[in-house]
Amino acid sequence: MLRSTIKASLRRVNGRSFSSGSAPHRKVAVLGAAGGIGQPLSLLMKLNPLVSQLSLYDIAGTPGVAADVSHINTRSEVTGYVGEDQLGKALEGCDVVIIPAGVPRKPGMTRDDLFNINAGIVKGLCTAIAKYCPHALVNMISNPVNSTVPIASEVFKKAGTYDEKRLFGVTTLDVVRAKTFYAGKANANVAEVNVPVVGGHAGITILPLFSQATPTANLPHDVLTALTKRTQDGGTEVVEAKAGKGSATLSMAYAGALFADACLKGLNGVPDVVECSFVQSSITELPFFASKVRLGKNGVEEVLGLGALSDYEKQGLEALLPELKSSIEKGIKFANQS
Ligand SMILES: NC(=O)c1ccc[n+]([C@@H]2O[C@H](COP(=O)([O-])OP(=O)(O)OC[C@H]3O[C@@H](n4cnc5c(N)ncnc54)[C@H](O)[C@@H]3O)[C@@H](O)[C@H]2O)c1
Ligand SMILES: O=C(O)C[C@H](O)C(=O)O
Repeated sequence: MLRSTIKASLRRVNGRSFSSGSAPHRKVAVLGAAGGIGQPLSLLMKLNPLVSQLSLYDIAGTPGVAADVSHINTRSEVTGYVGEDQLGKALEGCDVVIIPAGVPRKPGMTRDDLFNINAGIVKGLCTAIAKYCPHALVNMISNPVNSTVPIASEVFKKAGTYDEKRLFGVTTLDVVRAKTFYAGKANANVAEVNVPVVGGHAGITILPLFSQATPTANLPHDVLTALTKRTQDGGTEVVEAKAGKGSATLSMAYAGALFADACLKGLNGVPDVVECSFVQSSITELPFFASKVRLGKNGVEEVLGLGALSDYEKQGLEALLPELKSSIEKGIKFANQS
């Protein structure tokens, strides 16, 4: 009933004022759509003209979010799905699946403290993705990303659907933060700033490469170390400011929407779409690593190298490898034991 009402009102809206142009049909699902990230992310995906069908799934609360978002007069048809019984329908035919499902940190916690709850959630959702939309590009937001991406890869391998080009850990928020903080210190127009961020997505595994930042600013070493530390601690800064009410949601929704948009552009054949992401990689000895990635019609087209690093960044790279290795191994072990 709700679904048909939403569809009918969208047909009216679309028929009157919105043309989808020649963009191909693209179905995008948000899993965890009623959450702190999920709601604003659903809004931002509804604003994206590359999306034709928007599927909002959660274990509770999605009918309300879907009804609300669906009244916006943009291209996509919105459907809300609630509970495991409806997960298959939510996923069928998806081109991109974005996963912000799971618990967030409270002050004093590390991202790894979320593992015990979120690992099981991600495993269950990825099992369903393997069954209902094995070719979708998966954008993993749920923490700890350094472990949830390896969990997803193992689930897909077991199901026989793993394609390393289609699995992404979303590290875009680290890039968004690095750009914002750098622009402030470099007195640069933030819209023109670029900063690659490599490694992983937790503490010292987040390695911003300010030596490659543009426009160049020749910032002194103490400023660069402070910028690095602030980027690495950006998530904790928000967790502490929210004082028990969760972690970054609005900036994460923005970052998640940027990354999903890049995936859609790549799928649609737009050339030279490059974003940083935590993907299967051979640029270090670790099986997964975040770096610049070229996106294309099949997902990852090319994992780009690290480029020239400063001595400080080389030290940062050496320091992060053991922690990142152990988080990756923890995810792989969990997926294969449980
Ligand atoms: N990658 C990043 O940069 C980044 C940034 C911010 C937050 N996060 C992570 O994103 C996750 C979500 O954060 P949040 O603030 O939105 O949390 P939240 O608690 O506000 O929302 C999470 C949502 O997930 C839903 N959920 C739980 N189990 C589910 C399941 N099995 N299937 C579908 N939905 C399920 C909940 O019902 C809830 O609506 C956390 O793990 C957080 O650490 C990652
Ligand atoms: O810090 C967190 O727990 C959430 C997220 O990973 C972030 O970087 O904001």
